[in-house]
Amino acid sequence: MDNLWLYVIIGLIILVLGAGLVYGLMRGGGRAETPIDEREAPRQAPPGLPAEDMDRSPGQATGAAPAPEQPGQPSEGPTEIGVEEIIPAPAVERPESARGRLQRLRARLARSNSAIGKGLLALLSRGKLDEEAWEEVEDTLIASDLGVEAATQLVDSLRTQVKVEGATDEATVRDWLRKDLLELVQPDMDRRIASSRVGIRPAVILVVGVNGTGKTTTVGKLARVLVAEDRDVLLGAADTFRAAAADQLETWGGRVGVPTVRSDKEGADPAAVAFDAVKAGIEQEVDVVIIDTAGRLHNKVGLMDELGKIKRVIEKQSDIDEVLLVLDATTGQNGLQQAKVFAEAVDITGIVLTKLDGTAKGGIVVSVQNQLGVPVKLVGLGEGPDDLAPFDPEAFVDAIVS
Ligand SMILES: Nc1nc2c(ncn2[C@@H]2O[C@H](COP(=O)(O)OP(=O)(O)OP(=O)(O)O)[C@@H](O)[C@H]2O)c(=O)[nH]1
Repeated sequence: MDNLWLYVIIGLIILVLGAGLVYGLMRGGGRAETPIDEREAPRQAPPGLPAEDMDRSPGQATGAAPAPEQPGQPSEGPTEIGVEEIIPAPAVERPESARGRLQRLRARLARSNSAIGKGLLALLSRGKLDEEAWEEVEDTLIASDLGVEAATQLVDSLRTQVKVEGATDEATVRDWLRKDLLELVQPDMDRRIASSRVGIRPAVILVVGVNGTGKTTTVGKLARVLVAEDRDVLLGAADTFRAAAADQLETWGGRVGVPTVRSDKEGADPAAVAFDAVKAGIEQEVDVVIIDTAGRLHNKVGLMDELGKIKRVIEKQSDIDEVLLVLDATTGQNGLQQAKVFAEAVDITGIVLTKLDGTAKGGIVVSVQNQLGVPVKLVGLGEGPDDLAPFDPEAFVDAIVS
């Protein structure tokens, strides 16, 4: 009997719950915004970084740059269907114009050149210059990586002027020094970077150099320089040796809306990536393709082979218009030796001297140009994204002597 009552009570409870459920469904019928919102969400997915990114407009970035917060988004939550899920394209930065960058970075340059600048001026304007003093002047110049030949040339010229004019006041000496240094830096060299379309194809820039000199960073910074000059740029991550290099490059490009062609396979054939990048550049009608390479090769033969192959494979589709050698200014004469090996493997058309902010040996500009016979076209003066400047001989010399 007890069991019978129990069954009756359970039955009644089920009946009451069922009725409540039916009533609730009838009241809520036809108003299902929240579930629709949830279904809409996948269609509003953020722009990702897949290969089809290559077709995107310049306003959309490839890279890993994080999506910024939505401006003006009401904090109290969604009011319309789908609004909450719309994720804006990552903000594209407007890089600083290349013009006048060296002026902005002048203080860093002056620091790096204090050995030649302040040291030398102090020596020269100390009045009577005897043989010992001139030797000291020459030593100061050599210590600044100017190179023995250039240092001797400069000292000879200054000695002659002091002898002829007989004056050694600071302003006069400063003028002489400025003039002689400028001559050594060879202001007439063509320092333009090939970055305009050649007929129906983009300009192709290959960036080479020993690992750690700042190649990847330089490619990223150069992309910014060119974007600031309204060039349509595409990057090729042919440094397949270091897995993070392609990510690093993609992030640099993404910040300024520049796409990166890369391989997802670590250790992929760099020549194949370079080929794909140039192909994409031609198809997308960009102005310039910049290709980053690895420099981690242990011997000259290996280096020649790899760079030679990259060059040959690119040339199946396009000439290479610019080969930039990235050189770390802090490595001084050692770096120069390495640079010569690269110059034998490929025809270098320009030098990028990085980390000039971290050395007191600015004279390397002169010696690298003299020894490789190609101009320094860009200088790196810090780790900031816009700390790469077109090399301007006048501004460089002014920073030394003033
Ligand atoms: N202070 C200073 N640091 C720089 C400059 N250029 C590059 N660097 C730094 O140098 C380091 C190496 O730069 P990367 O671009 O990774 O060098 P990499 O040659 O591509 O190296 P691998 O990919 O290993 O071949 C980074 O920490 C950069 O921020 C510069 O002009 N000044």
